[in-house]
Amino acid sequence: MDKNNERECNEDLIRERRKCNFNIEELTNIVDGGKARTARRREIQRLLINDPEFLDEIPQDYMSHEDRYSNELRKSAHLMQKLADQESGHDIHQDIGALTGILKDGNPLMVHLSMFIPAILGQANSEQQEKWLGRSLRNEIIGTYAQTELGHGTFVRGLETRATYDPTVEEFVLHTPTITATKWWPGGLGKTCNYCVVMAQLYTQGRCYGPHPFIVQLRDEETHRSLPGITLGEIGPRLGLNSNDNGFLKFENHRIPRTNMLMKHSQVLKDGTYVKPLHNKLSYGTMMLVRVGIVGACSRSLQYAVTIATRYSAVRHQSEIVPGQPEPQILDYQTQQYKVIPQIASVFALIFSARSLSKIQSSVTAKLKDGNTDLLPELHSLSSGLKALSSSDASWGVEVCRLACGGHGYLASSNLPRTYTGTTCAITYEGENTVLLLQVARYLIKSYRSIGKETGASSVSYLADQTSLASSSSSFSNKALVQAFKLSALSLVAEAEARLQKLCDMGQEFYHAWNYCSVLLLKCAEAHTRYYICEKYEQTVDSLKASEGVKNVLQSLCRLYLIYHITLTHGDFLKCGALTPRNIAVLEGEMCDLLAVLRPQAVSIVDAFDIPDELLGSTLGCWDGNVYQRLYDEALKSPLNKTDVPDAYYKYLLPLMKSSL
Ligand SMILES: CC/C=C\C/C=C\C/C=C\CCCC(=O)SCCNC(=O)CCNC(=O)[C@H](O)C(C)(C)COP(=O)(O)OP(=O)(O)OC[C@H]1O[C@@H](n2cnc3c(N)ncnc32)[C@H](O)[C@@H]1OP(=O)(O)O
Ligand SMILES: Cc1cc2nc3c(=O)[nH]c(=O)nc-3n(C[C@H](O)[C@H](O)[C@H](O)COP(=O)(O)OP(=O)(O)OC[C@H]3O[C@@H](n4cnc5c(N)ncnc54)[C@H](O)[C@@H]3O)c2cc1C
Repeated sequence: MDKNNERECNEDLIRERRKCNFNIEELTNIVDGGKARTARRREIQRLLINDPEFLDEIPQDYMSHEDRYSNELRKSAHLMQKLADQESGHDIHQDIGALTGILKDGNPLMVHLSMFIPAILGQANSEQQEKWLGRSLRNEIIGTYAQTELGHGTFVRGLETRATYDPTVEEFVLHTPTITATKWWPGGLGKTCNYCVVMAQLYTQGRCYGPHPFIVQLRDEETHRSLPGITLGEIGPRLGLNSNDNGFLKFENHRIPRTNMLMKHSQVLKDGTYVKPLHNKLSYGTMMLVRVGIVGACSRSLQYAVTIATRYSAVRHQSEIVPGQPEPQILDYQTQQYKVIPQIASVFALIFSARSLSKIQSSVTAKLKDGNTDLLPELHSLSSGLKALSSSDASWGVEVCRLACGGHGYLASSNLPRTYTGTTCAITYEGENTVLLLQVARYLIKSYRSIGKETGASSVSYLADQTSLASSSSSFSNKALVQAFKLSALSLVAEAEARLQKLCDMGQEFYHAWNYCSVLLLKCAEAHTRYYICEKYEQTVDSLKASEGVKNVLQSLCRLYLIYHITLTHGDFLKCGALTPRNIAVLEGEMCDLLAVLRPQAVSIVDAFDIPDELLGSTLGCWDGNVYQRLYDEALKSPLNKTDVPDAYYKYLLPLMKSSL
């Protein structure tokens, strides 16, 4: 699509684009993280879009379960080959975001890239990396991360798969003792992988040392047949991601060499002596790494959905605002703006907090290299909280975008259903959100109770700021609104801590008191993480060196985000005195003004996300807005339309219709 050729474009979209009052390319650079990154992303995307190998012969929705897998594996393999091509010079691990949309519904090699290779990098010592890293980077071996079992996903300490050390032959014996110990879910495990990292309970010298990572060959490297002592398969259709082969795995006293235990952090010596790690949760490092990546991935899903919903809302006309007048664009309805525009604001909130989290992760990783684990709890808390809020915000945001597109949003060809199923899974995987938020709450209560002790953890330093509990600001600057979020979080933590303490004082064990307060604790964790996101949003926009137009747009979006979230949880702000009922009413009014201010820029802002039509894959969201023809053309691809009268008519309907004669 030639974006300069207005003749091919829907007239409403032409008019919307003419209203743009900021530099779109500049905003695109901010979304990408700089000009160079924009150029690189575009280059990769061009490389993919222009390659006919990535086209599907028929839409995936009409393929069988087997064909979907096979077709996606074909494209995934081609993608890996293409990006490994020395001439292109692209490092897939750096540019994973640029690939969004090229593979449609669960890439069978995704966990190889996002967890198996990172597990080797983060958990294997240098000799082990020498042995497996190069081979996995060159895709000579394909792996997954097999942790979850039928009986346990959340409670990692409850895993049942055993790795028992036998010092006589220097081997571990891997065994699945019960049906509930069967590994269940790992992406690519069913049919694709020939290796995996298995999390199993380590037994040596008669003692269990808890879950540890082991690298295990699953299939013969020549024949791809599963090895003796190993049972493998695929777990069947899911809500989404159905071109992946999520799998199951059982071990029958399967032996692996001692050196297959990933030994960067803890070791088992030849005689079976266990050497413990610097911090006993270092073996959970792969999960933490992926949680950080999920925040960015969620922002990309939301960019897709909101691009579709915004462009469609500009093209779609329905009903009337002024009786008797032509039907308006649905984007002119305030209720429609309230659906779509806060989701645009949310994209930037997620982008900026993902960047801030990545920076913290890099500095914690650097410290870990020097043996310093002090900031690991802070990173665990932040990555858990942001993974949870980004996945739930993005899932809800995508669903709102689908609803905003009415009936057509329910069609597969809108690409909203698949965007939704591909996003909501992140609420569950890599740590179910409620569980992760309770980890954040645990950290908050602990930090609150250790006020006065220097921990170096900056995200919770505000908990010591008791004076702010009393101060209610009457100012409405963005900074003042962020302060209100802080007050609300602090007050919830103080309330939860007091409630916990009261129950304990009444004689309850701490863990029962914890469970009894957990709805409130969840709110604390959400409020704390929301405060973090709001603070990063405000600081990033405030310090941004940008043209006036771009800065204005981002300031309005930031303000909308702050007010939107205050109105969603206004009870918490009222309860702690951070805002009065009158303040809330004023802010609600201002939110509507902001929707009106941002409305004329909405199409241009989503244009700045710069998602090529070929990757957006949506009849409703294309650049040119030619929605109705595309919907019609896609419908014609239905196999039912190959004949006027389907066979099923003769088999079932005709006998029914004639049976009463
Ligand atoms: C680039 C990638 C981009 C996108 C990715 C896209 C696609 C990827 C596709 C699919 C991926 C899906 C893969 C998976 O789902 S893999 C399986 C993931 N499973 C989980 O996440 C399980 C969740 N459960 C846990 O993590 C843990 O069980 C737990 C809930 C954290 C509890 O652990 P437990 O050992 O029982 O600990 P506690 O007793 O609760 O706490 C003790 C103590 O330890 C602290 N802690 C816990 N975890 C960590 C950690 N990781 N780091 C540092 N500290 C940790 C905890 O806070 C507590 O501290 P105290 O000081 O309070 O004692
Ligand atoms: C698409 C997809 C891909 C996946 N890929 C992989 C993979 O590659 N590798 C892998 O190992 N796993 C994978 N998983 C598994 C995933 O990590 C687990 O499903 C996830 O960790 C949740 O665990 P669970 O299924 O046991 O849920 P459960 O823990 O049984 O959760 C069920 C309910 O119990 C609640 N609950 C559980 N514990 C607590 C608690 N302590 N406090 C309060 N409430 C609690 C939860 O909040 C939830 O409401 C994948 C899952 C999905 C959906």
